[in-house]
Amino acid sequence: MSEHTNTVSSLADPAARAALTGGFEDAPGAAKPDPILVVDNIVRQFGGMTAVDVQHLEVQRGLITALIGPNGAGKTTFFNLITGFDRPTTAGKGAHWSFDGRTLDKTSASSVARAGMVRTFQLTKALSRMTVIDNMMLGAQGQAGENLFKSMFRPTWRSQEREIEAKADDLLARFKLYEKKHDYAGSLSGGQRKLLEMARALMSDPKMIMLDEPMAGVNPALTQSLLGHIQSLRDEGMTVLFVEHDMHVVRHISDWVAVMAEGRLVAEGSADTVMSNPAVIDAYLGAHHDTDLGDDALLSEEHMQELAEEVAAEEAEREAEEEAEGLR
Ligand SMILES: Nc1ncnc2c1ncn2[C@@H]1O[C@H](COP(=O)(O)OP(=O)(O)OP(=O)(O)O)[C@@H](O)[C@H]1O
Repeated sequence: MSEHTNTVSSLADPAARAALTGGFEDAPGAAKPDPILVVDNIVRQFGGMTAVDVQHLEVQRGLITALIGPNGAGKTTFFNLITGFDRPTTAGKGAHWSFDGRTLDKTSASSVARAGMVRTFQLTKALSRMTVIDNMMLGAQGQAGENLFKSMFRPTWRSQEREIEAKADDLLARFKLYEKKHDYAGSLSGGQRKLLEMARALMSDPKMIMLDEPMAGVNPALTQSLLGHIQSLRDEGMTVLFVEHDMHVVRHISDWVAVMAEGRLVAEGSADTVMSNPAVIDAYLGAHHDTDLGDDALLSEEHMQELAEEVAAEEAEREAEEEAEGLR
């Protein structure tokens, strides 16, 4: 295993990030000095319902941007659209988006990944039945979605295998999963699964990593470690775009926050700015009344206790599901 070497971005410095975002306008669709992703006129309707209607969004290179919004706001649909897993209703009618200067309007999910915009995938049942290292090897093939399995049999696979495995070993060591290399992915804890999802996405050397609820189901002990990993990726120069419901997490690691409600982008700004924005508060209160918009006490005992209870409930649910499957 080779030693992991980190390069450090100038944006690893909090003062540099504050100076940069301090120059951004606090408004939905605000221009950024060096956007890695630019989205225009992406609309997705399901029947008569508009799930996504984003007129303009720019994601700044090198920062951690959170995409938040109440349940049903359209965040996941938006992720699906820009990564080529779904098509906008406005495709061919003004929808346009580009990543790192490259137009992605008619691009397949695997080409989006090859362009350097990679999303994490939940450990599906099929992937759970594979070992940790096999999951990593699949990640090297560019996260081709439904083509993941097909990609395993490419003729180039064998010749590259040793090199790819060395890279996988490095990442597994970095994410403290090396000892689990030959275990079934399904035997990992909730937090270790999230680490594996992230490590797998990194196999294709993305320029931007997109995380959908990276903290969901993660036990408190691993929360801190996952947050640290996300910040390290940014500090090494990667752009991070993530969807997260836990506002403590959002406040803790985001450099910039974009807010969606009812399909539209309704606010952008620092975490503090957006969370005190009346339009954002209204959107959340309209959706569900008990949302905690978070404070700085991310790792308070009370919050840890809540997380631990959530995790215990989810684990119990998962075990019950697995048991039921075993009986079938
Ligand atoms: N395939 C689909 N068919 C019909 N409606 C859909 C489909 N996918 C999403 N929707 C609807 O689109 C809206 C946006 O859903 P989406 O899952 O993108 O929201 P979200 O912000 O990710 O929500 P959550 O935070 O709860 O995951 C919802 O009303 C949802 O029911």
